[in-house]
Amino acid sequence: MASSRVLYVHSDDYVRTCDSMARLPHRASMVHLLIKAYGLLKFMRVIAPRMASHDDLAAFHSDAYLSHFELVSREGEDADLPESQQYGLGYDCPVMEGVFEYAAAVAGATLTAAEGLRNGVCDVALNWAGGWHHAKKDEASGFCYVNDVVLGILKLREQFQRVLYIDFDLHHGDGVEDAFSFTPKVVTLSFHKFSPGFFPGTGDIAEVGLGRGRFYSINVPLSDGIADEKYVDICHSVLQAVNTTFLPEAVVCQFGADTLAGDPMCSFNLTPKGLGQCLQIVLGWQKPTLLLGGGGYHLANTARCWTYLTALVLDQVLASEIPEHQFFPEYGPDYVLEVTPGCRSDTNNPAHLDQVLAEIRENLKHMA
Ligand SMILES: CC1(C)CN(C2CCCC2)C(=O)N1c1ccccc1/C=C/C(=O)NO
Ligand SMILES: [Zn+2]
Repeated sequence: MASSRVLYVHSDDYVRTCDSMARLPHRASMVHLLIKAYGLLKFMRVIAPRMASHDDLAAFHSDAYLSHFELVSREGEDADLPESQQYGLGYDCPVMEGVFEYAAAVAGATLTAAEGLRNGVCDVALNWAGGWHHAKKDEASGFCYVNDVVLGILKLREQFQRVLYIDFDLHHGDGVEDAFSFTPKVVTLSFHKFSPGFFPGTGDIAEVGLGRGRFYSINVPLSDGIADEKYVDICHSVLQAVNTTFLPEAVVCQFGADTLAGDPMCSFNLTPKGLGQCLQIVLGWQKPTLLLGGGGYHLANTARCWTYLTALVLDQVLASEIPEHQFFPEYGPDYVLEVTPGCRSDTNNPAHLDQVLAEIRENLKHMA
């Protein structure tokens, strides 16, 4: 990738705001400082994010939700206000003081990245602190308060007729799928763990979209233990089929890293190399591409993964040795960039994966 054509959305304020999210202590700093320590910033156009305005957020979210969310965030009120519950606030989506400003900062960063692509300023735009794919129009969900992914796609749709969304997170990208389930202008494609009782519970292969959007939602349900080879294989098959059928003009990828070996979700057994092969397929299409983060709860592995993917975009090869920097101690005991796959068995049987692929190919025939 011609380096100046890569936009990296960052400011120290933005990282500090993202770091403040207690559930992911310092993850934003760890990601940025590892990218910086590997000397990758000089290959990118670094741009400070703008804050999303109320109107920006209202492009997707309801006024009722936004004003309630802003109120409880300002008051720092514990969210057992009766209406908080109906808006998904509390429990999985705790209301820390200033959480609204955090959500507006992340949404603004994803919009800043999307605007760079929409205006032709860059070919690839990165916001690793974005990717909060569960948030609904009027409800927070799964630790996602504002759906920055939907806002980014809507921004790209101002310029591009057809946008392909690809969700590589362990969890089904339900909020994004819901937002675009009735339209053929956006294909949502999600690879995720689908298992009884596993959050959010949606994303079965039979979910294909509704009305004029029927067959434009694609779900690839997977089981525990899948490793790079099988994952890349099914991704490659589905991605190529979707690209040649839908012919997207722009692509948005959510690279939630909770699929990695060593993640506390303890579900898939991927490594950054496997996700990198999936990214290479998308980059090979040479279409305006927005890359976002998402889940990822082994903080050092998440930083390793998104740094590795950033280097892939820049055609830079990284040394295995983690460079000295503030968070170096977090990368023990090996202090290397590579993530070693675990030895858990793969519960995905090949015949079932072939069946999943066959059904998706069949559905694609109905895509006009
Ligand atoms: C609260 C966090 C987000 C963290 N977490 C674990 C990770 C390791 C220790 C806690 C969860 O299971 N979470 C959730 C709780 C309820 C509903 C959803 C999620 C995660 C969603 C997700 O990752 N989407 O892509
Ligand atoms: Zn996730």
